[in-house]
Amino acid sequence: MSPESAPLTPPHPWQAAIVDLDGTMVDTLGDFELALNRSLAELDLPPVDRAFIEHTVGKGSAHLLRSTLAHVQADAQHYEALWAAYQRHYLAINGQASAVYPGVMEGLARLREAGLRLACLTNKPTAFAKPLLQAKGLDGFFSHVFGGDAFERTKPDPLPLRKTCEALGSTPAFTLMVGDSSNDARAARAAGCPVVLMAYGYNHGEPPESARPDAVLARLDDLDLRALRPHGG
Ligand SMILES: O=C(O)COP(=O)(O)O
Ligand SMILES: [Mg+2]
Repeated sequence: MSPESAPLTPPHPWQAAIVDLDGTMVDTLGDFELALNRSLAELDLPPVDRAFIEHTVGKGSAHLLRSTLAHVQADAQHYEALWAAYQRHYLAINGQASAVYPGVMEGLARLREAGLRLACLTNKPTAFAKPLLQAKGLDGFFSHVFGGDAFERTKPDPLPLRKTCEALGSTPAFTLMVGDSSNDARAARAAGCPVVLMAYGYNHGEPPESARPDAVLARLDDLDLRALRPHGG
């Protein structure tokens, strides 16, 4: 273990980390593909491919479903029926076609060892996020789990980050956002949180560097808090 990768121990200025779910902790494209295409089939609509899903995911289920209807050139009036089918199918397969990215467990364990409080903040519905974290053995790391329905607005709006900091009892400048997309980076910037993005996630076809995060990481256990400056520090 190099000195930089030795665990960081208090005292240090970091208070908490807010961690995104899809594309950051878990590769969920397989789950999205199964649930979405089973729902489309039920409505006699054509399937979508993984490339479309990868490009579109990250702005919550309503955005995904509305974009899907437009993509398959179906009438927007199918939305309610598609949402009902999607919830049923997603909950039935949740976690079965998805995998935790390498380094995530180790990275979360190191953040906890460093004394940070952790929350998961995703644009996925809370009812999908909680059982997924549980199925993947990730739930024990987090004192709070907030989905896209938890607050009045979703990322990239800063409100969910501000509210999550309130729940964690942390100051945004000393709370690190860990995400994979420009939604996470924009929300973090506006809330005053430093932000790192994972290189492997779903960023609407753009390289994560284009969202100008404080760092881009190949694996979560590559995170070196010593190399990052809290915004107030
Ligand atoms: O859009 C979604 O459903 C999930 O997005 P997130 O976990 O990356 O916030
Ligand atoms: Mg994400």
